[in-house]
Amino acid sequence: MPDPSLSQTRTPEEEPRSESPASGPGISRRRLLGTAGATGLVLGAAGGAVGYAAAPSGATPLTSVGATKVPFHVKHQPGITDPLQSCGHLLAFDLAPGAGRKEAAALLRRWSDTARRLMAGEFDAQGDSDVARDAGPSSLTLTFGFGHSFFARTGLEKQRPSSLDPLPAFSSDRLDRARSEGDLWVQIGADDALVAFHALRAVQKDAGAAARVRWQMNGFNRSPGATARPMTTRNLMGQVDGTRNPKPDEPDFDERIFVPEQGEPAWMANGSYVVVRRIRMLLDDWEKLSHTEQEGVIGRRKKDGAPLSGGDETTEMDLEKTDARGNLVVPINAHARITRPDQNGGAAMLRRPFSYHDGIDADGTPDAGLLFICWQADPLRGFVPVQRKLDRGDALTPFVRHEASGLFAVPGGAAAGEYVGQALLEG
Ligand SMILES: C=CC1=C(C)c2cc3[nH]c(cc4nc(cc5[nH]c(cc1n2)c(C)c5CCC(=O)O)C(CCC(=O)O)=C4C)c(C)c3C=C
Ligand SMILES: [Fe+2]
Repeated sequence: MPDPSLSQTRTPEEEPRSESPASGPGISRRRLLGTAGATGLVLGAAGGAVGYAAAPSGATPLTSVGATKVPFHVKHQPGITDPLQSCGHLLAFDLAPGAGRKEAAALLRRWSDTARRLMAGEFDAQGDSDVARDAGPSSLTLTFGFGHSFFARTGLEKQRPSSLDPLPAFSSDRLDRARSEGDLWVQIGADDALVAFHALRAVQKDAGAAARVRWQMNGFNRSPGATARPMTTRNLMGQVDGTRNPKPDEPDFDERIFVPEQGEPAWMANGSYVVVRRIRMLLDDWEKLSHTEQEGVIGRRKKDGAPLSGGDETTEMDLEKTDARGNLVVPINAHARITRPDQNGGAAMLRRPFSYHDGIDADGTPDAGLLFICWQADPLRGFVPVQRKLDRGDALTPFVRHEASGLFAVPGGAAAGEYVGQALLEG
């Protein structure tokens, strides 16, 4: 039976008509996709070789999202100060038994070459899986780091920075050791899920017999273009999250986030330390709070991220402001109050998280939250003092649970012709 919807007139907001032989003139692609099941049957019955989801023959050029490229050979590795991408994969690898420094060096060389190629949008026409073939690089970034255990496995203990010493235990930790730490860490980010997956497979294949995946976590952020204007992203609690991140144009940004050029150890010049925490959000409990209660937990308005003391998202928070009863407008234990650098001896970090959702547990609770990723020149002057403070009384703590943790040394960017970590592995 013919699909009755095909005879309807097109609305003005529909895409230009497709010239595809499958659809015939006058039938838009959106119309075809919107009536997918029935149309597919009709086309199939008519003996057409093309399925209902076939693309129109008039190729659509790459959008600015697809065409955006991030350079690989830069001073600081990509994926640290670049804008948040909509898809992320985090992987930790352990070196295989018997693999040491030589195998690790060869692996980092392979990974760096893959990262350079894929970030530039280059594909190996022969050996490629074609998963990302039609897409541009879509802001793909790959970032590589070394965990504490890497150095003993490769006989490089003397090169291990003290900043990689294990993080202290915190009271909200419920850590799954199997999903924590690791010899090597890879962060993949892209604004297209297929591009990100393609890079993930390449990284996994490059590992070959040298290293095995220890854990993998997948995350997401808002898609570029989803909001009417560029905005700070929201997390799964619905809060505007990222407002008060240090900005690259601030005079102390580099000092806070990166190991200096002349810093120690020398192989970490221009590098950074990343703390990765899988933080589950107890959403059923959180969503029982009223909007006003939720705002008190953070100290900022949900609607626009403005401080409860007034103004808009970027207005400085007035920590002293009181209401008619003399109560602080921004509660004393509000998360955005107690995490501030000026409340923590200057401790600062660059937060660059992904949200995650890994299904629903048997008891009906969502396995969802934040892949909290923060960057700093030294975790003892960034994450650690702030997390200690959160432990002592953060209004957000009852609604979150830290389920996995990792700390990795992320060297500076590779110069042209070199690979990430070369100064460590060949130094
Ligand atoms: C130890 C560091 C931090 C953890 C862990 C953490 C978890 C966490 N945070 C939110 C939501 C928000 N955080 C906000 C601000 C903020 N958070 C931290 C640190 C940690 N957060 C810092 C350093 C700051 C900035 C403080 C400042 O300089 O003012 C905000 C407010 C908006 C913003 O500035 O980004 C929100 C919202 C969640 C949901 C969470 C764990 C799941
Ligand atoms: Fe926070």
